[in-house]
Amino acid sequence: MSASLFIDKHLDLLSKERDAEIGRTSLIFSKCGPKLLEQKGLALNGLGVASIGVGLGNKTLIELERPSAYHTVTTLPPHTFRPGDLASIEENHVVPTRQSRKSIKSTDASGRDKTMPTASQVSDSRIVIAVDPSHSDLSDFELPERCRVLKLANSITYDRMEGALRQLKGLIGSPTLSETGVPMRSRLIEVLLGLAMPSRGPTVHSMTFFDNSLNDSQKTAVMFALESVEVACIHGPPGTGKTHTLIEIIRQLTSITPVNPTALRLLICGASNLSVDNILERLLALPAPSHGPRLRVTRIGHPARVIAHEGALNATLETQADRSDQAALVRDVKVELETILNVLSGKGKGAKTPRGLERKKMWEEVRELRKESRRRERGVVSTVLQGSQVVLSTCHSSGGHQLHNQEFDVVIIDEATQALEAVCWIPIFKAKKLILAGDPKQLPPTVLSLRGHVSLDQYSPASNVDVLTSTLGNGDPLPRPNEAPGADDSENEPGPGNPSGSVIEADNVPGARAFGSEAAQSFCYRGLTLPRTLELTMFERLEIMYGPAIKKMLTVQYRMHTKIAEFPSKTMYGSMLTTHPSVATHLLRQLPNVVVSSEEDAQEILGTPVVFFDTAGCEYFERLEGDSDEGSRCNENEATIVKQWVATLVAMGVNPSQIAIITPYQAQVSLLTSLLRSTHGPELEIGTVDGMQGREKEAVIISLVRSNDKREVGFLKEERRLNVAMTRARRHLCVVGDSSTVQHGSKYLKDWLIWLEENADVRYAGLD
Ligand SMILES: Nc1ncnc2c1ncn2[C@@H]1O[C@H](COP(=O)(O)OP(=O)(O)OP(=O)(O)O)[C@@H](O)[C@H]1O
Repeated sequence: MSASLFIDKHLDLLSKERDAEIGRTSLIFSKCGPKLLEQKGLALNGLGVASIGVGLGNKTLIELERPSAYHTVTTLPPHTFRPGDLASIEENHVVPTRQSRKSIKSTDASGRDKTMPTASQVSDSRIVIAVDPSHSDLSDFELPERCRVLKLANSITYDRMEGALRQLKGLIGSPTLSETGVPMRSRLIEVLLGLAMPSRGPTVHSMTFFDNSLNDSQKTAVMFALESVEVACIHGPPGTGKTHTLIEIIRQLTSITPVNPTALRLLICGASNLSVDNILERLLALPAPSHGPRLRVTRIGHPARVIAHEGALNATLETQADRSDQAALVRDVKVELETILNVLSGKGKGAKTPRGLERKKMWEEVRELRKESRRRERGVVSTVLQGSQVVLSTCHSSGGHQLHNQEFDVVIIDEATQALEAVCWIPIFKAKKLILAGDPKQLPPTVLSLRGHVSLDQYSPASNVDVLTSTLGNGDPLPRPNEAPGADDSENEPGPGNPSGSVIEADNVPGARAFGSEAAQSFCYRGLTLPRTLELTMFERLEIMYGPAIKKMLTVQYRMHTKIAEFPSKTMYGSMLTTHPSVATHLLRQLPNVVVSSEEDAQEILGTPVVFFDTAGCEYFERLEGDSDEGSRCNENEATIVKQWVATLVAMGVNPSQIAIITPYQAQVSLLTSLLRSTHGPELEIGTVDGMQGREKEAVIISLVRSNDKREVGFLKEERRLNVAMTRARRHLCVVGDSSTVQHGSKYLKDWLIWLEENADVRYAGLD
């Protein structure tokens, strides 16, 4: 059966991805000693326990610091720990021994331990590690005087994704109706797997919008989302107000109106905490309704991961639970628990660490108190959640225990084109209707296993750094399948913008003949797509499966000068993307902070939307950092041109915070940072494309780096990556690159260079 074939294929790809992640982590750990790991930001050595507390979910919170007895500087060295990262605590031997005396660790090689310690709070000088009370190592632990914390591969996400797919498989394998005639799986699930056709409710001919400033394409998308019974996709190209539109959809669905007779309960998810918080902030900023209560909103997720905005923090489940009437009862138990735990770990006031029978008795007491605390806490959490009409969380966190058994009418997934399909299934089980928002023409989710089998030989020390940095969100992107040597682009494109799937023909799909109700006429069923890689997102797959009728595209962009938007609109959005008049002609010269010293400067620099420094013929060749082909690349001469252009803009009053430099290569980021940071400070943003998705700047400079005799362009070929890079600029886009190399990369690159030659202010790139 094709649906189960589809799930099996997904499970297989997911298991390869898990292996790639675990392989990479263990590779790094096997190759590096503690000192090197600390230098790489993956370990914090020489820590001592500052205190022990109890947090939400009864987790034991171990607060670690750099004791002044061992360190002259007590602030933590630069590291990559973020709240939510998995960690292990182990003894820090001054002289390395074969094995630590005791460690509380997250996972073994199979990565299946479900009670993993996580970093829960990170500040300049302290890190708090949360350990689940059921963690086996915690039942009677003695924390060593000097510890180290190691960052580990996260396998909870994989467990949840696999769990969701297995649940799905179980539902597909069971009969449609139970013995008592109750449907075993929702219509939504059937539609998503091509077992039933999507349907539409009554056509919405007119309606009242909360936000009257919505443009026509946004209004159409809102109506479409309301009409769709099971699933609707909202395609939001850069700067088209995707979030704006989602907010209106949320307001409509949660209110009683002529087109929405019942106020619905919503689960709002995003691929990242950032996207969830973006929606949360905008919901909290809405004016109070003229009648009726304010929308009750709860954010699931650790407060440390939620943006530090007071309103947002107040919306977290933790804060709300803490402020509820029942919270005092939980607190009493926790205080008692903390006191005993501190005594047990030798941190208790004055008292000696108990031993023997006394110690055993105290642990029994801890167990009882934990049980009691858990019971009371569950009550508080469930009261808060039952009272929330809108719950927000990442897709991954929606699979946590807090939302266990919680049901919703609609789940909305923002940034759905950056989320693996499997992670989307985690919240989907909780709702009857799904709204996906995203842009399949921007970066897909990062998939490690595309690199193939992970082996020790494959990674040189230099490439370790790159691979590592890419996970940390600031490294070179990994090659996509159609960038592999000899990859055939046409073979990788079975559907609209999709590089990674093959379609199971409709005729082969059991049940396909049953399709075709009148309501579904506008959908054409094209078969279920079998993914070749995990890059194929659910959004794209649905578009391939049901055709364009499954989505509505937002077509007016509010970011870029018309000239900047012209090429992306033509090549990526079928010339459908238009520019709102409010930004169509905006230029740097109109910024209040710029200084127009001469009309010539104003015209040539501040009045030019697109500049192209072509280095063809200058012999500004790229350089490979590291000693293998896996290394990252940089281009020193290009970096000098970028430096000069930034200096020119800043001299004219453009603020460094209004400028971003984007380059596909991490080595170029490092080079540019070393050249520019000291002069322009941290406000000048310098990064890879991945870090800039979803963001914008008044002026953007793109350094293409590639310049070589072999005309190799590497992952510059990836259209979606370039599309993101060139659509970040509001008023000014400057491209620095070697046309003689870059134009040979792909048709898209060639077209872009032709477009730049014809439309940009092309400048001589030679340096004096
Ligand atoms: N109907 C509208 N009228 C005026 N401004 C709008 C409208 N819709 C969106 N905007 C503006 O466009 C900008 C982008 O909007 P928003 O952040 O909602 O877009 P997005 O599509 O989520 O962004 P991204 O490109 O980062 O995904 C914002 O400054 C927003 O105020």
